[in-house]
Amino acid sequence: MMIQVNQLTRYYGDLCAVNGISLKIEKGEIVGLLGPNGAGKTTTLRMLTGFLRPTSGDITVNGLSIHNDMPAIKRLMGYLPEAAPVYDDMLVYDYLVYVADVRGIRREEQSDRISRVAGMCGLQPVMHQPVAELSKGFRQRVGLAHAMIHDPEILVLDEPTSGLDPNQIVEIRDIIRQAGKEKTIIFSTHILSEAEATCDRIVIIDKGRIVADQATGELIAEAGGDRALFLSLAGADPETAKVGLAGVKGVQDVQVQPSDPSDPSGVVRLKLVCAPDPDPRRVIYAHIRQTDWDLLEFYGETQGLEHIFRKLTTEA
Ligand SMILES: Nc1ncnc2c1ncn2[C@@H]1O[C@H](COP(=O)(O)OP(=O)(O)OP(=O)(O)O)[C@@H](O)[C@H]1O
Repeated sequence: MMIQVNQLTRYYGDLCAVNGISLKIEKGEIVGLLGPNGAGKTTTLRMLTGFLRPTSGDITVNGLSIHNDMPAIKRLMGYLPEAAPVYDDMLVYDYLVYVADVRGIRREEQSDRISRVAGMCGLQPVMHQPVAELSKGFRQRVGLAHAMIHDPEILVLDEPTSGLDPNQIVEIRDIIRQAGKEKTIIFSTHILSEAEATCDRIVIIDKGRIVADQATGELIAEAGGDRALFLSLAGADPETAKVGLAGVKGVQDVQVQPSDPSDPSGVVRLKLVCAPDPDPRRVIYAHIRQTDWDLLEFYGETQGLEHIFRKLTTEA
């Protein structure tokens, strides 16, 4: 086991921001800390990285305690804080040299480390540009490179994609996934799809407490995650298709989507509401193969996570 959080608690005056959180994180896991604004995510991550002292409770990393061994723990960790650091007019390359100096990386190793993190974070095209002139997406990559400069075993990322556009989000997510192949990653987000796409495990916190802690797939399944499957068929009679597909085991409901009157192709679009188990996709496909319909589209969506998140984090 790698990280153990024990009854971690933090008060700000009278306000209990983190309330007795306990958590184990194994080596190599990608864990998403999910929760609404003010849930206590940032406070938790700041205690984990040694920037904030807990009111009570303990965290150990590879057996080292934050109370006694913080310098050693910091060497194992890279941290991307929530607010983008205030950068000056340094060039990206110089900034990374500076960061490597602060981390105590020897001069002869620096250029190696810098080119490695620049490669991982896709920074090559901007290495000789001033940090101040970069887009938000590239700044965030510089932040990630900063966090990874000393090749830490553990990466702690606070809302790594907040404020980015959809393309930038995908790029940052790819970097996180890639890094996750060799590192343990803990990141916070309030975006569900983010957690679903990237994490092995999701921990949901609300008002300073853990309200769910499970493997991503399990959590979605347990959410009663009805899955919607969407089909587009050419050459099918809507009523026949509806009745035929409604008979497949696991299909709970079939809705014929309204067709576009300006579309003369006669394509039938169906939405199938399905139970998570048994997975009906193979049987649906086998059913279609026995007809003379052309299958134009077949894709699925889960809405389970959003459902459970709302259920767990809004008051009844
Ligand atoms: N330095 C501080 N002093 C007083 N209260 C604070 C401080 N930092 C955070 N809080 C409060 O503690 C609670 C938890 O805040 P925290 O920033 O940890 O939540 P979060 O889940 O990270 O939310 P967000 O997504 O908005 O950053 C909030 O009610 C917040 O207002």
